[in-house]
Amino acid sequence: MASQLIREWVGIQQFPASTQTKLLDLLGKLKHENVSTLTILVMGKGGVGKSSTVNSIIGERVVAVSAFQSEGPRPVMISRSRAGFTLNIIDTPGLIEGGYVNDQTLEIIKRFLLDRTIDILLYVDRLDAYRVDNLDKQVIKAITDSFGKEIWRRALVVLTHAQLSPPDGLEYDLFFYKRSEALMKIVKLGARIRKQDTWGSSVPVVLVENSGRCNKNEDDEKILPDGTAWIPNLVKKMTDVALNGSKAILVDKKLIEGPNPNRRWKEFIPLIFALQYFFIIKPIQGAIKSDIAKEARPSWELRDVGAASRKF
Ligand SMILES: Nc1nc2c(ncn2[C@@H]2O[C@H](COP(=O)(O)OP(=O)(O)OP(=O)(O)O)[C@@H](O)[C@H]2O)c(=O)[nH]1
Repeated sequence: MASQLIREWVGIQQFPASTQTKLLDLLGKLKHENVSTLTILVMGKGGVGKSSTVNSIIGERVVAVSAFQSEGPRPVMISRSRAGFTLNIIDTPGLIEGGYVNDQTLEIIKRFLLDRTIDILLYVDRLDAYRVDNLDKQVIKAITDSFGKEIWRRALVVLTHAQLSPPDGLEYDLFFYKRSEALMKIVKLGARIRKQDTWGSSVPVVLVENSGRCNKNEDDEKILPDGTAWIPNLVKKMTDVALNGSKAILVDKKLIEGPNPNRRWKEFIPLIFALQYFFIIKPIQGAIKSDIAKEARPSWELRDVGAASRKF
């Protein structure tokens, strides 16, 4: 892999002083645990706010944001370093096209990630969506099939457009609860997380508001409706996941290509032959042999011999 020049994370200086302090504290905590690099993979459907979230975290407009479907389905990796710590964020194109998961896009993402280690998956969706459907399940299944179920141990569900007014007079907290619950149900289904996978219930759901019109607190930090400064909160949750003891995901050839379909069930071939021999070939051979024995003399001859012997 070609080495690349990693730029200084100057965007951090764009944040208000209290956000900077909290972020530097978190980076210090990671370094204290011997984590000096974090590679974050950002995935989800198109137009949900993946690129905007990347820009918000870096504190610079590093990737293009568009209200319309973005062109050029290419992943990009943005790397920044600060005080001996390197942050890599990989922004990916939306996975859905024409109502289906775009396999070609998925393939491009997988190739791009070859030989990289994913420390964190940000699965991005919008808070202001009222339904989950089969498409959500397909996207989650596609991610799981590509990188394995374990990637969800390293995942955060990120919900953008957090500064919404819930419909039908619903309380904000209740709306958030219902939306998270519905989404987590589909994540568990799509990722095949079973009841015994106790970690499945601890995938964090984190709110994000990328809009320039996001409310701010007295320290000028962008806040959620409950007053939480969301950038340090998101980085804190990412730090928790990075340190949760699960293994980061190394994207190697084996993982990308999956089990070779030509080798599947190969070990059962001798058994199938043996079963065929004893339960099909042998009984047929036996039946043929007894047929031949019976057919040695024609049946009319056997009948006549029987009749003649009865006469005497
Ligand atoms: N109000 C609001 N708008 C947002 C937020 N996040 C993203 N947007 C808007 O949503 C649109 C899509 O955002 P992007 O960041 O390009 O979404 P994406 O998921 O990267 O899109 P693709 O690259 O096409 O897959 C843009 O018009 C953004 O300005 C948010 O948190 N709040």
